[in-house]
Amino acid sequence: MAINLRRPIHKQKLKKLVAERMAAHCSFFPLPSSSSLSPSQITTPIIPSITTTLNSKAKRPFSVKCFRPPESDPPPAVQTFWKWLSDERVVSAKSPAKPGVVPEGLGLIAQRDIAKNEVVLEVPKREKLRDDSPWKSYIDLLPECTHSTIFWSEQELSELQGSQLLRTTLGVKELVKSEFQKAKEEVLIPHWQLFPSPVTLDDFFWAFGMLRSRAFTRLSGQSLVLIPLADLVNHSPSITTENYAWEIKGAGLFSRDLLFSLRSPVPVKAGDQVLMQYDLHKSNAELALDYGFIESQNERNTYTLTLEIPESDPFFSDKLDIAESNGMGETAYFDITSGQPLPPALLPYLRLVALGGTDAFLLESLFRNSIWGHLELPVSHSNEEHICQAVRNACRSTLSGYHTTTEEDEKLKEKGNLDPRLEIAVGIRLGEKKVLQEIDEIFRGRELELDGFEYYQERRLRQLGLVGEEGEIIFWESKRD
Ligand SMILES: C[S@@+](CC[C@H](N)C(=O)[O-])C[C@H]1O[C@@H](n2cnc3c(N)ncnc32)[C@H](O)[C@@H]1O
Repeated sequence: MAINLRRPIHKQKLKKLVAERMAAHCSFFPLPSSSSLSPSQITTPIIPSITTTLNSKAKRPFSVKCFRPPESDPPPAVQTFWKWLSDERVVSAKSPAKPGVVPEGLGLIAQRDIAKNEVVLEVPKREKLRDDSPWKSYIDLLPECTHSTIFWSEQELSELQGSQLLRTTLGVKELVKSEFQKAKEEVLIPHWQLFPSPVTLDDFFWAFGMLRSRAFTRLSGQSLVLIPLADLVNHSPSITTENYAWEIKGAGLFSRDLLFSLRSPVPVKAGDQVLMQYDLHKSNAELALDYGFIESQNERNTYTLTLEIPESDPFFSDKLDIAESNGMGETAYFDITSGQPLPPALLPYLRLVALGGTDAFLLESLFRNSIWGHLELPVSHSNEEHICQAVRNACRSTLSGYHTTTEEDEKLKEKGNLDPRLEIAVGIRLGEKKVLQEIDEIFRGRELELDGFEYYQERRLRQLGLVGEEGEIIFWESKRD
């Protein structure tokens, strides 16, 4: 059995990942895992609206780069945006929070003390962009990029050499490129008169990056919505409440209008920033890809093991049938998190993939209803040894693909003062290597226990009462006098 942890992520998985990323902003409304929106389904209503204004990007009066330097007065673009929000009656002078420059770029600053659960802002919900609507003030305020790995240069990406995040990033970039090609053929070229100046691949990447880092999803029937002002709220690792702090609600008893309402999950002092938890369940790789930052918490470090039943396996169709009857398929993905137990289906799936030789009788249809139960426990010494070796070889070979050692990364981290993207790369490298070392350690432990496990044959004999106290096989009952 060969496990190749470095192979590119499966296209279907990648498509799903991109769709989910596109739809799963700050995961304020995370999609159910069964959701399978395709990127084109999601982008269609949004991209054309944005691309019409994209062309003004080059002329942004307030050149924001990725992060704005702190300034005492809000920059003119922020003031224009605030005035626009007031003119549009989105906010009033009494609004408890106002946009301002913060270390994360722009953020929401409390104008007075805010109590826990107090509404911070309410934005009228707009069904569609009005043609005459001055959205330019909003577009002007958006950063030119984030530190998401999709915006990294080749040199910056080389710091991720050997990592799973590098492969995912390259896969996502390929998919965005092909979506752009489709948008060009199906929208941009046939409707060229709607686009006063050319929309480039860079513009498309920018729009993709903005959506994935700031669009809200699953707002009463809408798949993806950008909500100006609300999308200025930054993430805090120390807020760990899982309660959603936002909702769509009616504007009042006698009003048919809807409001997007954001509550502060914690009390905030006047002058401090209003922050929230984007998603407790995202891994560091997902945070880096979606938003361009990572956290130091160990639980954010994950590695996805991809296992596959090879088509060349002589028992391919039986194994596939068994996998499918248990909710899995030819390929299975297991997210392994640092410090957490292995996902429960990992060992049975590994044993299934490795099943062969004298254990192959378990694949017979007679066992079809009970096979998964058998796979949840060690099947045979050789099967268990095989999976331990395969996983350990895969871990070791993957670990050798990084261009730095754990010690070198630790040193860099300790030294501090790193460029933000290098800091992300070092954190990701370290996190992935840590998980791989932990997986290797778990299977090393299992290898040492191989002689102590009870395997299928012994279990069966025991269940049939054919094993004595000392573990000896009883061939016949001794005659009692
Ligand atoms: C929803 S927007 C928040 C507003 C954003 N700061 C701005 O200037 O427009 C999400 C983006 O803010 C930045 N951000 C939010 N929380 C952050 C944090 N804790 N650390 C670093 N960057 C953060 C990231 O660039 C992220 O992609």
